[in-house]
Amino acid sequence: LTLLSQQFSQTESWFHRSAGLQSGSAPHSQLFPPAEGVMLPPESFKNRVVFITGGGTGLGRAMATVLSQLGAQCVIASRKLDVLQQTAEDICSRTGNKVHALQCDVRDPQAVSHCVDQMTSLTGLPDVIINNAAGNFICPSERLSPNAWKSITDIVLNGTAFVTLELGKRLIQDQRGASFLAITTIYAESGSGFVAPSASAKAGVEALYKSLAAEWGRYGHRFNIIQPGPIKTKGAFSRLDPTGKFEKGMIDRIPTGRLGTPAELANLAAYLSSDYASWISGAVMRFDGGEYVSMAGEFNDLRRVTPDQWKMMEAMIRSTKGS
Ligand SMILES: CCCCCCCCC/C=C\C=C\C(=O)SCCNC(=O)CCNC(=O)[C@H](O)C(C)(C)COP(=O)(O)OP(=O)(O)OC[C@H]1O[C@@H](n2cnc3c(N)ncnc32)[C@H](O)[C@@H]1OP(=O)(O)O
Ligand SMILES: NC(=O)C1=CN([C@@H]2O[C@H](COP(=O)(O)OP(=O)(O)OC[C@H]3O[C@@H](n4cnc5c(N)ncnc54)[C@H](OP(=O)(O)O)[C@@H]3O)[C@@H](O)[C@H]2O)C=CC1
Repeated sequence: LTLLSQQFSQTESWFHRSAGLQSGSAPHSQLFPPAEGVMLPPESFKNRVVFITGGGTGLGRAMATVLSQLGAQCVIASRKLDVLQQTAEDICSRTGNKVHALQCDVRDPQAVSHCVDQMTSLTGLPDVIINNAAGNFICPSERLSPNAWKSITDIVLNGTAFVTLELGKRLIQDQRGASFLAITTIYAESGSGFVAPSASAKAGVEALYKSLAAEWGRYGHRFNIIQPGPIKTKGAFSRLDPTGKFEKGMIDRIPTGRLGTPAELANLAAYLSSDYASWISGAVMRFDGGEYVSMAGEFNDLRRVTPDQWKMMEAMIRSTKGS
């Protein structure tokens, strides 16, 4: 076994060196280059208002950028007003479209209601709502205090519910349709050790969105979910891979050999929020380069077996004939 594992790691590092790759992607990732341009036609979101929680950083910022490039007037909301304002300025100077920054702690239903009041006077109610704000950290579950549990589930599940209900009720009152999108994660489906509060809360978000897709279609509301796999953002990686040691193992199990990019996620979010997707509701879109199925299949580690090793094993298996 030791010999085999030495062989595997030598082969692996040879592949990396010969492909002249930066650490962080596998040679075959060259077959899956990320397209960074904006996918939808220009002005797909002209005269549309988009509300994005957690829009000041990471994936929220990427989605705000692409939607603004497509003509939307964006409202980004989270706790840190200075971060939001800087992002709003950066995006607006790039796209020429207005981006508004509103302070809002989604855990507080009154703050959410106040934020929606402010948005209503600035832009009117939104056509697109993206629930992206989240909190997470890795921690053995036996070390979690009640407040640690609450800090994550309040942001992810209650925050999404408060934003969705507040906006949904007002849109229904005004007889206006809208697209709601929630950003969850692949382990919302499987559960995951060491992030139990996040897994539980994201699963709750998915149940909420599927429920409302069924219930509020009659009001012109669509509800969809994107489950991203790993995409390098400061917010996620500083809390989930604080030493930087887990990244390589993660890439090794992703069939496309690389992490996702914020721009790829933003294009998918824009599509699902657009009129091109008006028949898509209640959908759960896994967006992970194949990582989920790769982790689930019993025999998938056999990818590491070399042709010579297969020859040997095949001979062993064939030799059992008649036994
Ligand atoms: C295999 C490696 C993989 C690496 C990459 C994987 C990529 C795939 C990722 C998949 C899913 C990702 C999901 C995400 O959501 S990523 C986004 C992450 N972004 C954020 O978390 C941003 C916002 N986060 C925060 O503001 C804080 O981190 C927060 C702790 C979630 C909330 O802040 P705040 O309200 O200020 O909370 P407190 O600091 O007061 O803490 C509350 C409570 O929690 C306890 N606590 C805090 N940190 C820890 C910790 N690391 N371990 C244990 N407990 C912690 C804290 O002590 C408080 O409890 P108590 O009052 O009892 O002491
Ligand atoms: N990056 C990844 O690999 C993956 C990310 N995801 C999901 O993508 C989304 C974005 O994550 P990512 O961009 O990586 O991480 P970030 O940490 O950059 O984004 C989280 C955002 O949530 C906001 N936020 C946190 N708490 C609150 C609160 N109480 N009220 C309002 N806003 C809040 C933060 O802003 P502020 O601090 O100003 O409040 C921040 O902008 C999350 O839903 C995450 O679960 C899912 C799978 C993989």
